[in-house]
Amino acid sequence: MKKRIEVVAAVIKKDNTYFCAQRKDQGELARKWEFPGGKIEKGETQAKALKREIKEELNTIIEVKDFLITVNHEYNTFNLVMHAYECEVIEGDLDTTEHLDQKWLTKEEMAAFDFAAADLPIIDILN
Ligand SMILES: Nc1nc2c([nH]c(=O)n2[C@H]2C[C@H](O)[C@@H](COP(=O)(O)OP(=O)(O)OP(=O)(O)O)O2)c(=O)[nH]1
Repeated sequence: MKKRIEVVAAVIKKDNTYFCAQRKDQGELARKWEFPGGKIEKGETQAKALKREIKEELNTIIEVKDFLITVNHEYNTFNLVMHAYECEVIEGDLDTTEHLDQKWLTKEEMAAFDFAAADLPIIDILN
């Protein structure tokens, strides 16, 4: 049985662009682009986990707004369950320390970036 990982991801919009980040060069998803977030810890709600991850990774306080989608994706080394939420920056500049790169991208521009496979259904529903 593959390991099951449950994560939350923040879709942060500015004008018609979304905040996207590139993962570090390690693991099955090395260098892939994603929406920032991370694993839910025991006893945490999805919203609490997302606020904590964005504070830790991007030194920014967010408000978690509308639920967007839950994606189930089977990677080679694990099964992923990912819950995506629309989020708003309350305070901070989204300075990433945990990523190789970060960009504000329109939905159309995302097609030219190598996103994690599980993110494609999220990108699909952006408007
Ligand atoms: N945060 C986030 N993770 C994603 C996305 N798409 C996707 O497949 N993932 C996967 C990558 C990771 O395996 C997992 C998120 O875990 P993570 O970023 O907290 O942790 P990690 O694997 O770097 O591990 P660790 O730091 O806890 O050791 O979900 C996405 O858009 N955002």
